Amino acid sequence: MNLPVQTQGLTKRYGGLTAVRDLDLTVRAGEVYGFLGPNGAGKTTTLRMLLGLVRPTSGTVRLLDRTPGAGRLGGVGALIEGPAFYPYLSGRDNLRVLARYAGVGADRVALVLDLVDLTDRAGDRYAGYSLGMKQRLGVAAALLKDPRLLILDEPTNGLDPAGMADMRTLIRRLGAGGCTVLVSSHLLGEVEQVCDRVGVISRGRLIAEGSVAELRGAAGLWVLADPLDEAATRAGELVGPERVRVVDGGLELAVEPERAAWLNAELVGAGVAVRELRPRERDLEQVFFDLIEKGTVDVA
Ligand SMILES: Nc1ncnc2c1ncn2[C@@H]1O[C@H](COP(=O)(O)OP(=O)(O)OP(=O)(O)O)[C@@H](O)[C@H]1O
Repeated sequence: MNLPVQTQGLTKRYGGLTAVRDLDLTVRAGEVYGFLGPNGAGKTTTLRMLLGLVRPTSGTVRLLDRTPGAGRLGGVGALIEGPAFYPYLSGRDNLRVLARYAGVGADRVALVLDLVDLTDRAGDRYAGYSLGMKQRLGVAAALLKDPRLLILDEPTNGLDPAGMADMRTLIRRLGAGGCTVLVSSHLLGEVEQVCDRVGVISRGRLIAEGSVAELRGAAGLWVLADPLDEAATRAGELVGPERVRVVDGGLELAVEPERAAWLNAELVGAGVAVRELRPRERDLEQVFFDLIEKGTVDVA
């Protein structure tokens, strides 16, 4: 079984609003998959359909090779809404209660507390936990049944930078441990550091999917030179006009950064004054923004 999550044509309509439209999503075994999109894009609705909490209007879901439904989520752990814990019980006792309900041995409690780095504070009352600790306890609860697939909906929402970093570390650790993780976020910077692949959803549609490097697209060179039109013409002759774009008063060249010294020498030799020439990495936030605004990614 190589695809722990597989949807086909998954669609959810609420009256006249299509929250999720014709979504084909695949998550591969052992990967950390980032499900990315702005608020209201349809992430939570999708995750709820995966878990059988919301009935799709049309389309199909396969989760660990089964159709989700009541009592059919063995092997899956999820943190969708903020988990409900007893405020006056300790983190450990909260997990003990859940473990008993789930028919899980008490030994798992210590293990999952350790996994989420809460052992030191496990005896403290839940009410006194920081938001980050509460989220990590939520992940611990989702891990109680030793799932093969973990689904986390915006686990870093509302966390401070330290809390976000802790959550990233945790997700990375879980992924490295062989668990398949599907994690949603509206922050590209959050998922790019932990995810093997990313799917971008906008207005209910999956508009891009791939590794972060694929989404970012090819690297290139950025050149500031005078006169600019002369520089553009000469650069076009050197590398091909289709690889040259005039943007914001400079040139974007879709060529390998290793050609910088050669290009510089050629441009200067042609009488062009080169003020700046540096490798250009596409700004991921800009890629994300372009994707969401235009529904396309312009890969150089
Ligand atoms: N039960 C519901 N009834 C009607 N509309 C809903 C319902 N649940 C979600 N929606 C709408 O569906 C769209 C997608 O919402 P969803 O919560 O899935 O997005 P999201 O990407 O998870 O965003 P957020 O990060 O803000 O939760 C939104 O326009 C939302 O208002």
